[in-house]
Amino acid sequence: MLEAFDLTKRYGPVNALDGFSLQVAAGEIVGLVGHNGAGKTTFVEIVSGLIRPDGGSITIDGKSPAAARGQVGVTPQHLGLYPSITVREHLQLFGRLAGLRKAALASSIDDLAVALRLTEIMDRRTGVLSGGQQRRTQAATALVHRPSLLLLDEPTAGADLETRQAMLDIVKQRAGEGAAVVYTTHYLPELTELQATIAVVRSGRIIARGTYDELLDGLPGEVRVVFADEEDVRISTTEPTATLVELLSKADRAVTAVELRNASLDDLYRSLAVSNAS
Ligand SMILES: Nc1ncnc2c1ncn2[C@@H]1O[C@H](COP(=O)(O)OP(=O)(O)OP(=O)(O)O)[C@@H](O)[C@H]1O
Repeated sequence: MLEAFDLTKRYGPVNALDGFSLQVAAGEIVGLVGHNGAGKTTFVEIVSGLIRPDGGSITIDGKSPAAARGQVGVTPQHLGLYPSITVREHLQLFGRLAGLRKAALASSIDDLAVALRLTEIMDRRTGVLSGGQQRRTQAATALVHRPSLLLLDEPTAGADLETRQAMLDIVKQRAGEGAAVVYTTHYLPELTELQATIAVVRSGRIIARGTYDELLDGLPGEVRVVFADEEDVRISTTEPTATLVELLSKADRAVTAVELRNASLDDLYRSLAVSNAS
């Protein structure tokens, strides 16, 4: 569905993309993760046709991003709503721009109002909405024309639990109906819930791709034990529970706190940084 090969994009001295390749099939959710400045948004902007790459190739269903614009739904990282028009007017505008007929548009708006909990705020101007309500409205504008490719750039940034869950549910539903999804986030549990494959971006290219288990299995987590005399012991281990049990059985002083941490995204970045340097 989405095929990007060897994309490059420079901003002066910065290589925002440097040999970035990614393929996403229909019905697949790919989670793009990486540190700030890794190149995720630049990739999303290229796919959505907002900027052009300096090199490489990209097609959506065999077409250029400009030609495929009507098939793509985008939630940009920074909210881009018109403050003086209502939620309903936004959805009507985006739906009509994508060529939806009256009846199809009305039924799509009704569905989204329920799925994204917009019913109560449908006729309010977006300028007066809370951050989470604006996020849900923004997502609805990306979904209203039932795009076959969804580009969601940190769609849950700053969102509360209800907004986050509504967003995850509808992304899963659309992927289940066959949409290809690119989902950028700094929050790994969302990708586990979405059953996404994870693509790790570093310095403008994908350096690893796989399921959560494939990427994190075997990476060490951490055990932390704080003793009554305030000594704070931290051990990096692939077997946190067994290590904790052993530490406690050998402890010769009172323990005031214990903490178990499984491998996280940061551990993954660190391990990839080491393996890429060597
Ligand atoms: N319009 C621009 N002009 C100059 N530099 C830019 C521009 N857009 C992006 N960059 C630079 O390109 C690099 C990649 O930025 P990008 O926004 O794609 O990263 P990101 O992975 O999305 O980061 P974040 O997680 O912070 O959103 C960064 O060094 C950024 O400063």
